Order: sequence, then structure tokens, then C-alpha cells
Amino acid sequence: MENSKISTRKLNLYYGDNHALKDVDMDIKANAITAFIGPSGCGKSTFLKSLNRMNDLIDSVRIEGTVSLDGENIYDPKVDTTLLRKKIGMVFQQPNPFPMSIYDNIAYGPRVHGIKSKTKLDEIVENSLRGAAIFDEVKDRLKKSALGLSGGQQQRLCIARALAVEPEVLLMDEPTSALDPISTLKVEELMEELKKKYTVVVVTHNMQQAARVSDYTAFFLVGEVVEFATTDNIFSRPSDKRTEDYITGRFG
Ligand SMILES: Nc1ncnc2c1ncn2[C@@H]1O[C@H](COP(=O)(O)OP(=O)(O)OP(=O)(O)O)[C@@H](O)[C@H]1O
Repeated sequence: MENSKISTRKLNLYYGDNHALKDVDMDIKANAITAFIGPSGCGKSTFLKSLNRMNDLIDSVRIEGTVSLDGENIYDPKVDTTLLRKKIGMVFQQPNPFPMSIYDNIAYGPRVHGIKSKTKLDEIVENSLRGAAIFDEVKDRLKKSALGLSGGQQQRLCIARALAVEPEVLLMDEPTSALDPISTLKVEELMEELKKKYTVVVVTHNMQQAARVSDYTAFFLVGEVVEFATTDNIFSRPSDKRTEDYITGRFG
């Protein structure tokens, strides 16, 4: 596909004997939101994590096939996974701020990557918090613990933390499932804003959310991608009966 940021070809992943991803071919477009939907255990999170090699951390995992970022295979043994994960950041289901100040949460990544100047760090912290639409809420308490924030604020802080290392892609694994409806709306609005600069990929159990925010949707079923198309087509004109059954609530 023209303009794809990430492409997978014949991606197969095994957890021991469990064949969790089967021949997944996908082209994920830059500056768009791509959503993964499907019933529990169908491989959405596994696929998401394979896009920045988070599965490498699990001993039983075996992977075949390719995942390329801007045409370069990320599974090439020469790839530095720390740099890869700087380019492809991740936000998890449960907000997971570090037990330190709001400022230090954001400055952590840039410091690891060698930035020491206070002026530069101040600038990164402010820009990242602004980018995650939380700066105004926290600007007077940057030195206070991040653990004192509400769940919705913590999740936006985690998004800000991911932005602080200037990623190109943001992977989000059910980023709003632990949030109330108002915080969910804020994160969804933020995603719309983020796609102007980043490529966003989101796993969601909430089909309304996929329909509301994403440009493309992939429907997964037992490790396979049954259908991948524009969100409009998936929700209005699914071409596979199984997609139609799922989005109309007949199973899953
Ligand atoms: N760390 C792991 N070790 C072994 N098997 C795993 C691991 N993580 C996932 N699996 C298995 O891989 C398959 C796909 O799981 P995965 O979490 O990717 O599905 P999912 O679609 O994201 O599910 P959910 O919607 O419930 O989060 C399941 O059979 C699951 O049991």
C-alpha cells in the first residue's frame, strides 16, 4: 500500500505450541489511526506487540515472517531494540506512571537517551504534556507525584511520556478501557490530534470507539486477519460474513 509506515508479511507467531498469529499481511498507513478489533484471545495484543518487538521479552515466543518500518525489517538481528522502541512507542491498558514526579516521568526517556540540559528538558516536558492535552491541568504541580493524578490524567501523562522521546508510531493497547467516559472522550480527541504527527495503532474492545476514531480497521479471529479495510467499509459494508456477525454483536 502506498504511504505505509509499517508492513507485515506472512507474520506467524507461536507461544510454544500455541499458534497465535497466522500469516498476517498488513500495511499500516502513516498519519492515520488503525484499529484492531476481535473477540478476546484472537491475537490483537500479540500482533500489536510484535510491531515493536515487545514479544521478544517472552521466552516461549517464536516468530516467522517480516515486519518492516519504512521498508526496513525490524526483526533483522542488527536492529537495536531500544532505538526501535524509541521510534515505536507504546501505551498500555492500565496507566502505569513511574512512582516519581510528573516532570521526571516525562524527562525519564529523554534523559536515558542522553539529554542533560535543564532548558532542553523543560522544553520537552512542556511540549510533551501539551501534545497529550494535559499541560494546563498539571502545570502548577510538575514536581508533585504522578501517582496523585486521576486515572484519566495518568493515561494522558503516559501518552505524554511516550511522546517525549519523539516517536514516529504510537501503539495503544486498549488505552481507554480503565477510564471513565469523560476521560475516554479526552483520549479519543487526543488520538485525532496525534494522527496529524504520528501513526497510531490501537487495540480496542469498544467497537463504537473503533468506528468513531479510526480510519482503518482490522478484524481478527483466532490469530487471523479476517478483514482489513477502511473503517467505513468494515462497519457499513463488511465483505466477510464473520466480520458482519461480529460487528452486529452476533458473537464475541
Ligand atoms: N505471554 C503469553 N504467553 C503465552 N501465551 C500467550 C501470551 N500472551 C498471549 N498468549 C496467547 O495468545 C493468544 C492471543 O492472545 P492476545 O492477548 O494477543 O489476544 P487479544 O485478542 O489481545 O485478547 P484480549 O482482547 O482478551 O486482550 C491467546 O491464545 C493467548 O492465550
